[in-house]
Amino acid sequence: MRLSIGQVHRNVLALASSRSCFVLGDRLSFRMLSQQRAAGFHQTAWRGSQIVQDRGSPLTLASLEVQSKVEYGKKEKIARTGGPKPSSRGSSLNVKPRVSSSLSVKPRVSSPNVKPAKSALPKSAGVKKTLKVDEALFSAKSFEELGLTPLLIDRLNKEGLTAPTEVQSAAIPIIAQKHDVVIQSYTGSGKTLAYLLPILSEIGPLKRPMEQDNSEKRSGIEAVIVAPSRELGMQIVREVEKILGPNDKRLVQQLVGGANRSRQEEALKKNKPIIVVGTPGRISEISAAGKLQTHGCRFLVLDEVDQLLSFNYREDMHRILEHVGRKSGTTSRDILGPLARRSERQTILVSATIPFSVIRAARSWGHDPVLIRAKSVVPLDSITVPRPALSQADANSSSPSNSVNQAAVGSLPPSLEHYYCTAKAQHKVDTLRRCIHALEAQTVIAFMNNTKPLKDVVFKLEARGIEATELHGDLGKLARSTVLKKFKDGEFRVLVTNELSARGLDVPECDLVVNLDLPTDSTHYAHRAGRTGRLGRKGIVVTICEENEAFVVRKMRKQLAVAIKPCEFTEGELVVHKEEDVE
Ligand SMILES: Nc1ncnc2c1ncn2[C@@H]1O[C@H](COP(=O)(O)OP(=O)(O)OP(=O)(O)O)[C@@H](O)[C@H]1O
Repeated sequence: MRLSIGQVHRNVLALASSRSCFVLGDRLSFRMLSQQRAAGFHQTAWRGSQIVQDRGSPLTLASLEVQSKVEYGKKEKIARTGGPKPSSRGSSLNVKPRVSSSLSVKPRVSSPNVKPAKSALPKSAGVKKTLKVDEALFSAKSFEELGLTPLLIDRLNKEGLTAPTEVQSAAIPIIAQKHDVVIQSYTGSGKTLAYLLPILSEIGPLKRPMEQDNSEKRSGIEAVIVAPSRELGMQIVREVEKILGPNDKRLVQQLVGGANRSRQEEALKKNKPIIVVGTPGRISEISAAGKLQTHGCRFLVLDEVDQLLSFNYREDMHRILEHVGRKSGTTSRDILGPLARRSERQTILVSATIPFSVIRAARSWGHDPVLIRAKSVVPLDSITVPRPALSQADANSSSPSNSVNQAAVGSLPPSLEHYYCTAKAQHKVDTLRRCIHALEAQTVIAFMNNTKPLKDVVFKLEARGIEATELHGDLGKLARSTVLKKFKDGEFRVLVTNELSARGLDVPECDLVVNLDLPTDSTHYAHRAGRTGRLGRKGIVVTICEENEAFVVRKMRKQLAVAIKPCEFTEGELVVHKEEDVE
């Protein structure tokens, strides 16, 4: 049954906001639920202005030169026709938490220690200036209102995308104003299109007429998008191809590791792409070989920036940051008008988790960089960022691990539910099986820390009648994409994987994430957990740990400021415990 958002609202709203919605799970189709959830997610975008800690003299978006762009998009109002495309694969989680009989516990037990997340900003990052955000920015109901071109909007509509998410509403006008930006918004909130759409408004066949007039003056690569893994890189390529459409998809070229390098170089020569998307190693390799000219590049995007700036990628990222867009590639200010105030690349840094180190880096590379979150826009200069720890005394407040943990606050979608249960190492797979059955999960991603044990878990699940497959970096390129495709197509119920799949991977149908090994820290927890509950959908995260590890989960719970409730799976049901009974 297909219902319009309006119908769903009238018929389901009351149910969906209550627990009874879950009990009715088998009667309400997943499509209805996901539409309603997604509609709710979109609607929150239109709630009006946000004031970020009103402590000083107000700044408005106009002072960030955004106003003109908002007005550009205001010309005609077009009613929203729907939310995101519903999941093609039906699934519904059967969450009927039973309360352990010895305790008088309400189904939704929230720990007294756990406070709801207030802000995605690191806790100690004080905001000195107030930034009053223009109401119009967040009341955009359609892509038209954000000033995207009719050609681009047409392509979006063809792909079933009719309304921007919150973070897209915030980011598109600001990027169009040529600000360097850091985009921080929770997993699955649509950050990819938040940066792709303003870029495609300025380069390629869907760009603004004003940009079309000057197109002969530019040639070569105009945007470089860097992602930490091959899978994420390919996912972004497919997103760009989808928007460009079949006739122009050659204008984006993947430069990911593991693929044939000489073929990539040939494609660069033959297809003359305007956008390249790749992993740091491969991009810098081809660039060092003189086969990738990016000096005139206008956009540099670092997707999952906190990972890209980690030690592992240091040298490759250094080369990319030094070479991409370091010569004037833009048309002169006189021709493009006031918007064309830059002569160097525009840098866009993106992640659900932004530690202080990224804010520091953005300040040193950027021109008046701005932090964009779903409901606020803050000049980076106004954020107090602690200096890196120089002494033991400093370390308590600004150690790297502290910064990493603070980065994870607010990185999780509010639609997620989190649980943990304890099991001996040898019983974890059996607990996983019981968990899948109790929740009636259809599309499950199970995370482990190492590669070796993945196969064993797959084998044990298969032996218990659950179709499972493994995904890790040791598999060949072809095997990796085949596994992922089959999992997305529903051929396997469980994907057993390691950290490789923790970031960026978008499997909208995923309704359950299970940690079979504890994630390293709360940032890793957040990215793993974010593989479910995408775009306002419902999702459950279960951490199965050993008894003596439970304190780590409770610590992460505090750092993330989300309720991770103790539970067990018995007699085919999820039984939620009250915290005091397990401590
Ligand atoms: N405006 C929109 N309408 C409908 N669907 C959308 C819209 N924007 C994005 N999506 C879809 O939402 C899903 C999540 O988007 P995306 O992968 O960009 O999230 P993200 O914020 O980058 O997540 P992560 O932090 O995990 O990388 C994708 O399937 C994407 O196609």
